[in-house]
Amino acid sequence: MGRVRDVVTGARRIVVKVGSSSLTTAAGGIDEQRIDALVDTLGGLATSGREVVLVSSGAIAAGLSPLNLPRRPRDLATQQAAASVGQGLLIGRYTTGFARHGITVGQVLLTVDDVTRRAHYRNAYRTLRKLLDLGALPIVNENDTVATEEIRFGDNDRLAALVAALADADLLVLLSDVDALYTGNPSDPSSRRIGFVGDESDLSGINIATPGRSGVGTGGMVTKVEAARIATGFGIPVVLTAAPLAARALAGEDVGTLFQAASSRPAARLFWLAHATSPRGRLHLDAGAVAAVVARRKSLLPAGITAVDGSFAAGDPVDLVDAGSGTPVARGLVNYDAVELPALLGRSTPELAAALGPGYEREVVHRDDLVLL
Ligand SMILES: Nc1ncnc2c1ncn2[C@@H]1O[C@H](COP(=O)(O)OP(=O)(O)O)[C@@H](O)[C@H]1O
Ligand SMILES: N[C@@H](CCC(=O)OP(=O)(O)O)C(=O)O
Repeated sequence: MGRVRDVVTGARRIVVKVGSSSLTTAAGGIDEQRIDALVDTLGGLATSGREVVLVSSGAIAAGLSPLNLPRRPRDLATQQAAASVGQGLLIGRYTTGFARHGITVGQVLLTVDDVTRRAHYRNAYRTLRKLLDLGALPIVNENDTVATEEIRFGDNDRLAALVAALADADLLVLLSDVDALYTGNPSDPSSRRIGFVGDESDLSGINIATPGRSGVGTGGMVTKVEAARIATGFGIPVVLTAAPLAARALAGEDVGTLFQAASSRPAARLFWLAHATSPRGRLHLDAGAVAAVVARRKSLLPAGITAVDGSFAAGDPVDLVDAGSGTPVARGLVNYDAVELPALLGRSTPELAAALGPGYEREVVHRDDLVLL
C-alpha cells in the first residue's frame, strides 16, 4: 500500500473538504477546539510548500445556537439566515487560527452559476489562482445566503470535487466524522474498512445508504462517494478520512480510504457543465443534428431543432434531446433565450442572417460549450 499513497505525499495542490459534523457541536455552534486542530494540520501543510484550498461546510450548523434554533431548519429562508450568521463566525475563527501560522485566508463563496457559466467560471478560477499566487489560503463554501433551491449544489462534497477540478488540484481530501469508507454502516461490527478503491467494481456490494448520525451534515456517505467519482473521473485521487486522522492521512499512512484516479482528464469547464448543472430546458434535435453534434462534434444550428421546451435565458445549460427516442444526448450552454428560438427553428443560418441581421448567424449551442452525455 506504501507506494500507492505516493499520490498523497507527492501532491502539491490539495483541496481539503471538511464537513459540518467535524466543525460544530451537537448543540449547533462552532467547535473551537476541533477547528483549531484542523487549522494546525492544514497550517503545517501550507507552510511546508503545499498549496491548500479549504472547502468548509458548517455555516448553517454554526449559526444555529446563536439564533436559538434547536436543530437544522428545513426551510430555505431559515437555513440562509443561519448560514449568514454561521459563515461569519467560521471565517472569523479560521482567520485568527491560520494567522497563528502566518497564513492569510480569503473567503470564496460560490454558486452553481459561478462554476458553469463561462465568464463566471474563468472569474472563479482567476480568484482562486490569484489567492494561491499571493500565498493566501482560499476558504470556499457555497454562497448559501443567496442560493435558491433550484440553483443549489446542496452538498459540499460535490462542490469540493468541482473545486478540485477547477483548481487543477493533485489531491482531494474529504474529512468527515467517520474515519473511512466501510462495507456497511460503520456502527455495525461486521462492517470492514475499505482502504483502497481502485475502480467502480471495488464499490459493488457496499452499503452507503445509512444517513449520518450528526444530524448537521447533508449527504452522508452517498455524496462523498459521488464526489470521489467526480474527482477521480477528472484524474484527481481522493482520500476520505476523519478530521483527527488528517495529518496521518496526508503523511501517506494507510488510514482512511484512497480512491485511485482515472487516467484521463476531460476539459475542465465541460466536465463542470456535465456534473454541476441542471438543465433549464430541452432542445429536440432531428436525426441530422444528432449525427452532427454527437458523431461529428459540430455546433448546433437552428436548422436541426424541431422543438424547444423550458424557459431559459441565453447562457443557461440545456439538454439536447434526440427527437426520435427522447433521450438526452448532450448538454450545452445555449446562445438564445427560449422565447427567441421558436421563430428560428428549421431555418438555415444564412437565411436567418438575411432576414433578421448578422446577430442571428450565431450557433444555438457552440461546439466549445457542448458536452456529450
Ligand atoms: N458504508 C459507510 N461507510 C462509512 N460511513 C457511512 C457508510 N454508510 C453511511 N455512513 C455514514 O455517513 C456519515 C458521514 O456523512 P455526514 O454526516 O453527512 O458527514 P459530513 O458532515 O462530514 O459531510 C458517517 O457518520 C456514517 O454514519
Ligand atoms: N454550505 C452548507 C454545507 C452543506 C453541506 O454539504 O454540509 P456537509 O454535509 O456537512 O458537508 C453550510 O455551510 O452549512
